[in-house]
Amino acid sequence: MRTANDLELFRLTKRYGDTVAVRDLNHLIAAGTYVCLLGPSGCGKSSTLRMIAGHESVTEGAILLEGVDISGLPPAGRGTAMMFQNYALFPHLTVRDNVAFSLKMRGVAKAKRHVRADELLELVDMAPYAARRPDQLSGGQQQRVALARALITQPKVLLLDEPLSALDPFLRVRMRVELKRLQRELGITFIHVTHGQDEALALADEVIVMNNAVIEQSGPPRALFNAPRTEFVARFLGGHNVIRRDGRAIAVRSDRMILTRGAGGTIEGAIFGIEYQGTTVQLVLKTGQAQELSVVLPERDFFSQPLQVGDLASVAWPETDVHPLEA
Ligand SMILES: Nc1ncnc2c1ncn2[C@@H]1O[C@H](COP(=O)(O)OP(=O)(O)OP(=O)(O)O)[C@@H](O)[C@H]1O
Repeated sequence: MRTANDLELFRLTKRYGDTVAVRDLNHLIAAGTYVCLLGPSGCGKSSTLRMIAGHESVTEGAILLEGVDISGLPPAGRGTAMMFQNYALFPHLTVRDNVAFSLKMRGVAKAKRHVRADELLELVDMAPYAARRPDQLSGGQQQRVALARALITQPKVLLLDEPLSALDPFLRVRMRVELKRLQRELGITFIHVTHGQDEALALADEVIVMNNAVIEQSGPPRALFNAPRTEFVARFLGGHNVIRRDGRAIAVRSDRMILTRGAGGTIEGAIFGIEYQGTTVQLVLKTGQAQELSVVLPERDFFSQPLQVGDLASVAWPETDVHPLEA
């Protein structure tokens, strides 16, 4: 439902010389939503985020927050805040002073800004580290400080540019949970740029898939995963096979494929790859038409009758799991 607090991108366009980085984007982001901007390298995600933040000028169109056109305002006057990929902490300042920095720029007295910085450090579980310098912190801790620093101005919209990409996979999953918790607690809009499908599906209330400077599809993660509109979205989200049938493309989820040992299914082929994934096993079948189809089986099903690379197998799928794709 549209409310007065939404963020609206209206005919938003960004050109760098001849390159169109963002083309005529129209989108309404409901207040308090966790949005992930997802897409391959160069599709225009960062340009969109930087235009919202005010770090990049808008070539055409407008950005409206709470009904006000903020496109021409300086970054600090927009009601948005940005957390950068490399955290951009000041190495010579303590954690507390890093967090309090933007209040200092706004002329807030030292005692007051330190009280506020300590509250924010509490929020991100970093209170005991207030007197340290950034180089005395782990990557995950630096990230929490960067978050606290971005949140101290009480933004209505927090912009996060690949916030988890510098972390190791274990920490990335932990911080994912923290980000989501924080967003729920604060109730503000988060716009998180990522090229990780898992990350977007795990975090977002709404995923916006971009491709070639435009929005290819947007919606709740489950709606997107179960009904990709185009071949690009199906392939980019992963976990789907794109199959040509009667001159049209259809998508079938890899975990909905039915595998038969030997011949007998709709499409026959040879097992080309087997990947053990813990709870599941992923098989790649190479068909006569050199098409590769993936099948995901529960671990127990696979090992009840294991297959080897080179074995003959065939696949079929229930008609109810066929999802037609737009051309
Ligand atoms: N400052 C710039 N000058 C010229 N071209 C640029 C500039 N910044 C981005 N571009 C171009 O605009 C397009 C979109 O870039 P953008 O950084 O928004 O994509 P992205 O989806 O965020 O990519 P990545 O995931 O690699 O960061 C690309 O073709 C890029 O080369």
